[in-house]
Amino acid sequence: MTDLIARARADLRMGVPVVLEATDQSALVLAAETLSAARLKALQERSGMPVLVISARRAETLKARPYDGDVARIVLPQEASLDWVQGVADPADDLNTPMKGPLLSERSGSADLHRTAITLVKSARLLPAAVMLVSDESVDASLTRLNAASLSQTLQDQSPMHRVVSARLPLSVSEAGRLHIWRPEDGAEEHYAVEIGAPDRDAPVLARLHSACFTGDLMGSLKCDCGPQLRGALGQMGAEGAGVLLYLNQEGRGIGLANKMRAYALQDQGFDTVEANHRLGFEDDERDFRIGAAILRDMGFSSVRLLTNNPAKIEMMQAHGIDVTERVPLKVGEGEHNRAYLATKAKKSGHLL
Ligand SMILES: Nc1nc2c(ncn2[C@@H]2O[C@H](COP(=O)(O)OP(=O)(O)OP(=O)(O)O)[C@@H](O)[C@H]2O)c(=O)[nH]1
Ligand SMILES: [Zn+2]
Repeated sequence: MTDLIARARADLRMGVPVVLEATDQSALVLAAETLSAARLKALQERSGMPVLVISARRAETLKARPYDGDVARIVLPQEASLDWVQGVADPADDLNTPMKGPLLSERSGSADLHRTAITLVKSARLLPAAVMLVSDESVDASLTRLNAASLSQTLQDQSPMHRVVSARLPLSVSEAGRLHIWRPEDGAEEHYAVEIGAPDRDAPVLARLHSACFTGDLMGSLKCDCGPQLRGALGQMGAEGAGVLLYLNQEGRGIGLANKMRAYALQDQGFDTVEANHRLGFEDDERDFRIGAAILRDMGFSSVRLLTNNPAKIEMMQAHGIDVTERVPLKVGEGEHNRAYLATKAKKSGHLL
């Protein structure tokens, strides 16, 4: 199954349909973001009623009824154009074209296949929207086909990961640095750990779970506090002579860099960091913190002094078997451009000031 998931993600990112198979029917799935006019036309020429599946978050913005809990199946109007599909999927032009509807939501039948499709499209780091056609006809044998039930289970389970390599990495904060790399079996992003010194495995280790932020960590963006937090955490580990910094490739709180930039564009239209995620159809935070806990356990750590201002990280560590003996605050890098962002995180996401 994992090799098929990796292939399906690549197909969806290339605009190629994949097939989800259930016992008595199957569904053609195309990611809305990479759909082409030709593929849409070909789908409309088949028999059956195609739908555009979006998340309930996106449906809320569009005032469409989500009859299916966390997703909504929007009936594709006859002759719907590619612009129509992309206008529903992508909030970039919501303010210029506020009236997308009325959107009609399907309410009969099961949305299980649709829900699985949205999870798959999200895991490909695309906008959470897919054009789908459920039918009992057979489809093109050359497409990637996945059993929907096992796909749904595999996407929920945490993929096993393996440490592939470790090497010495002298750093400006400490010459006693090592970098370790983990690779998940499902072909998703690799994750890294920087180990400083030789931390005692039987005592709480000074630890940071840092989520990738290309803009803040590398470019010196002033819109967030990630760069100063990264350097502050490493600095403290260097000063204490021991620590472990996990660098988790969960860019944009797990939505990927392209979607994070879509969120930034919405922030320029006046929405805050949480509202922007919701308008795109994502939850505020799409990260999987089980990954961090698994890496710490694999390194032999069971308790941490966690450098964070995010109480959810503490809860998630405790829930996944890592004892947090102390929260070490990490308040650095506040400035004019990120003040509102940090205030929103404190107000809406419970961050500690
Ligand atoms: N979606 C989205 N992600 C953002 C935005 N600004 C920053 N990020 C991402 O948010 C993540 C920040 O992660 P962390 O530094 O671990 O932050 P945190 O959950 O606030 O917790 P602590 O820093 O530990 O207090 C990174 O993946 C950034 O890329 C934004 O406006 N929208
Ligand atoms: Zn950042």
